[in-house]
Amino acid sequence: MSDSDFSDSFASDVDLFGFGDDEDYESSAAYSIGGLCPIKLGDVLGTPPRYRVISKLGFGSFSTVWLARDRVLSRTVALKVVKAEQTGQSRELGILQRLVVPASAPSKNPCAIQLLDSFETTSANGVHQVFVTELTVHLLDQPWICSRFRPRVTKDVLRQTVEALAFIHSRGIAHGDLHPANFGLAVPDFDQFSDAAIWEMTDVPETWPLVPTCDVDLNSFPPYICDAMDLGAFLLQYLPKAAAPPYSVRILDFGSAYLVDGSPSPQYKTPAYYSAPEIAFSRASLGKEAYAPWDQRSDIWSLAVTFHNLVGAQGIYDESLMGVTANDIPYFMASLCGEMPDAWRDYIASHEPPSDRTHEDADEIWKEKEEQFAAMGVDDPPGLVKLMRRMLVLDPAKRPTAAELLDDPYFVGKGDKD
Ligand SMILES: Nc1ncnc2c1ncn2[C@@H]1O[C@H](COP(=O)(O)OP(=O)(O)OP(=O)(O)O)[C@@H](O)[C@H]1O
Repeated sequence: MSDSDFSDSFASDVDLFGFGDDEDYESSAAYSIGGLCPIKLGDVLGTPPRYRVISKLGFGSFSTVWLARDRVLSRTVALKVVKAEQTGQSRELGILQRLVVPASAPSKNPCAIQLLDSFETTSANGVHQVFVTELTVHLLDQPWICSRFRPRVTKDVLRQTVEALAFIHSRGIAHGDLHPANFGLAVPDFDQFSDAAIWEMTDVPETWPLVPTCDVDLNSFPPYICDAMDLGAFLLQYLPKAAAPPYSVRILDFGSAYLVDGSPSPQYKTPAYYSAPEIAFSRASLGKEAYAPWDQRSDIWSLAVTFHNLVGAQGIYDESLMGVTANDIPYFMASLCGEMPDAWRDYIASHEPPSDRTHEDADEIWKEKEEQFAAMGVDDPPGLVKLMRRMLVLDPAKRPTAAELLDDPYFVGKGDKD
């Protein structure tokens, strides 16, 4: 069956279920052929049965993710269970395998989320790939999980994000979806909590009953959809040292990544805001489905934009503007970089300027950012501005590599020690 056959066969009518849908949960319509694996709390996955599902951690476009106990090694893990239509389609497994750092390796922070095991499980909806990984928590709050966990983002954390990128690049991987939610922290010492203790310490999860209104395969959906636990709040309350230095940063979500020495780059999925100019300009000028090749250099741009959010400053392009569209992004990129490539001039000239600042105002814009960083208590604002300007260069060939960035004065100069 082809991809499109699968998507066509997804139930799209939420009226299939009596109580409709709620945007805080995965779509109930995704529980159909080719879609999500019906899982309920207490299920034990694996052959032989090994991973007991304790709580839900979240969901994404392609998966549901669960907190589970590995009954063989008595440890707590995350299970990412992907839609059946994705099994065998995605490069994620091969990429995660390439990023495994053996426990015996000389004590090095692995930097990328660690794959502990993988297997396939079969449901009425098809065969689902399951990734067993270490548990991580988002570096920044995710509004939809209402986490109150927010570690202090310091120079050390920013350096670790660069180390992480240098690590995955050194393994021949381009990430293609770098933004704050795809950086996390390893969660130390979670194994100390038994299943019973976790259930006791978390609120009873809210559930949303799935009651079919017509004849559907009763095995294709779980009896309820449940709320994700607020892992951040849990850690703050019961494992506060997870929110305190030293941190161990991880890059997450390799669903868009590819091997640069292999096939051509896949379609770029990153939102326009974090996209590198080589993609943003193609999309703005040719349409949002336009294909533009991208590689590790595009990750460098996205990481610089991510820095801006990680240190707590919103809106790298212009905070005062509401309703900025993807078509405005090249204009803002030019003003941040202080450059106007010839190839961009006609496009920019044919659009209403979204701001009265132009590429000639770059120094002034960065001066204001430096002041903003200083007011927010960010470490070494002039150093951070210099570093970001090195990374935010329109021509990808002129951007430094992640390995070169590790020698940037911002990281080698005197900084905070946590
Ligand atoms: N290892 C983990 N530890 C804790 N929570 C996790 C872990 N992996 C994923 N999650 C939670 O599950 C959510 C969905 O995961 P992820 O983003 O990897 O899914 P996805 O299907 O690839 O989605 P998308 O591509 O839309 O981001 C995350 O936002 C996070 O809240």
